[in-house]
Amino acid sequence: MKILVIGAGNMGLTYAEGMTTSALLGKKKLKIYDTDPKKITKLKEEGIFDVYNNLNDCLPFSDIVFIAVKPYHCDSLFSEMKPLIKQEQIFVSLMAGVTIQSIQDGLDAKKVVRAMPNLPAKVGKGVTSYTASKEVSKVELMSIRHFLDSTGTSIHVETETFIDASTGISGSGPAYVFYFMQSMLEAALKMGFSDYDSKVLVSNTFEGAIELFNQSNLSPEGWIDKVASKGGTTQAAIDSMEDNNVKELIKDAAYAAFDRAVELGKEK
Ligand SMILES: NC(=O)C1=CN([C@@H]2O[C@H](COP(=O)(O)OP(=O)(O)OC[C@H]3O[C@@H](n4cnc5c(N)ncnc54)[C@H](OP(=O)(O)O)[C@@H]3O)[C@@H](O)[C@H]2O)C=CC1
Ligand SMILES: O=C(O)[C@@H]1CCC=N1
Repeated sequence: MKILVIGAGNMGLTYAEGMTTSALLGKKKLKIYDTDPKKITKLKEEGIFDVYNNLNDCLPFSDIVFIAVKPYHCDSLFSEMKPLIKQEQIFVSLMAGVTIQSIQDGLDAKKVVRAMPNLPAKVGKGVTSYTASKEVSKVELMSIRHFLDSTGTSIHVETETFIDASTGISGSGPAYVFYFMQSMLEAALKMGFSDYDSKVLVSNTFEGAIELFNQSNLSPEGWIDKVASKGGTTQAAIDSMEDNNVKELIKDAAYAAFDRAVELGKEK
C-alpha cells in the first residue's frame, strides 16, 4: 500500500514516523510532501521517507493520503491537489475542524476519513478518533484503522460532532496536562527545589498517578479519597481548587476547544 503524508510538521511527521512500522506498507517507504525547503533537505538527509516538494511526483501514485497542514492552508492545498487526484484514493484529514463535506468539495473526492489524533503518538501512545464518509468501505476503513493504531490506539465515532468534541478532550488535551505540569513545576521551583528535582518530582507524580488509574477500576475521585486524609494536606489543596472553581474552569476550557474546532470548520 502506498501512503503519502502531506505536511511534515508536528502531527504529520509524528504520524509518518508511527506508520513506518506498519506491515501494510510492505517494502515501500512512506512518502512525505512539504513546501518548506529546510524541512525537505533535513528529511532527505535522514533517509527514512521518500521526500517530495512537488505534488505531481507523489500524489497520483498514492493509495491513502494523510493531510496534516493547518486548517487555514487547506483551501490552497486542495486547489493544487484537485487536478491530480483519483476517485479510488482515500484522503485522511488530521486537521481540526475541517469537515468531510468541505474536503469532498475542495478535492472533488468521495472517500474521506476525518481523524483527530494527539501528540503522544510520537511515543506510540496517541489516541485518535475517526469517522468516514459513506463511500469508504468497511475493508478500507479497517486498513485506515490499522494505520491509525500504529501511533497508539483509536476509536471510531459515528458523527463529526464527536470529532470536534474529541478535539476538546484528547486532541488539545495533552496541552492541558502540560499546563497542569507547568504549574506544579513552577510551585516546586518557588519552594526551592532545583530544576532537576522539580522535574523528577512532577513527572513521576503524573506517571505514577496515571499508572494507578489505569491498573484499577477506581475513578479519579476515588483515588483522590485515597490520597486525602481528613483534615490533612491534600484536602487543603483540593479545597483550594474547589474554592477557585478549577474543575469548572477546566471543563470550560475543553468546551472552548470544542467550540473552536466547530468554528474553524466554518472559517476555512
Ligand atoms: N499539533 C497537534 O498536537 C495536533 C495537530 N492536529 C492538526 O494537524 C494539522 C497540522 O498541525 P501541526 O502539525 O501542529 O502544524 P505544523 O505547522 O507543525 O505542520 C504543518 C506543516 O505543513 C506544511 N505546509 C503548509 N502548507 C502546505 C502545503 N500547501 N503543502 C504541503 N505542506 C504544507 C507546513 O510548512 P510551513 O511551516 O512552511 O507552513 C508545516 O511543515 C493541523 O490541521 C492541526 O489541526 C491535530 C491534532 C493534534
Ligand atoms: O491546536 C490545534 O488547533 C490543534 C488541534 C488539536 C491540537 N492541536
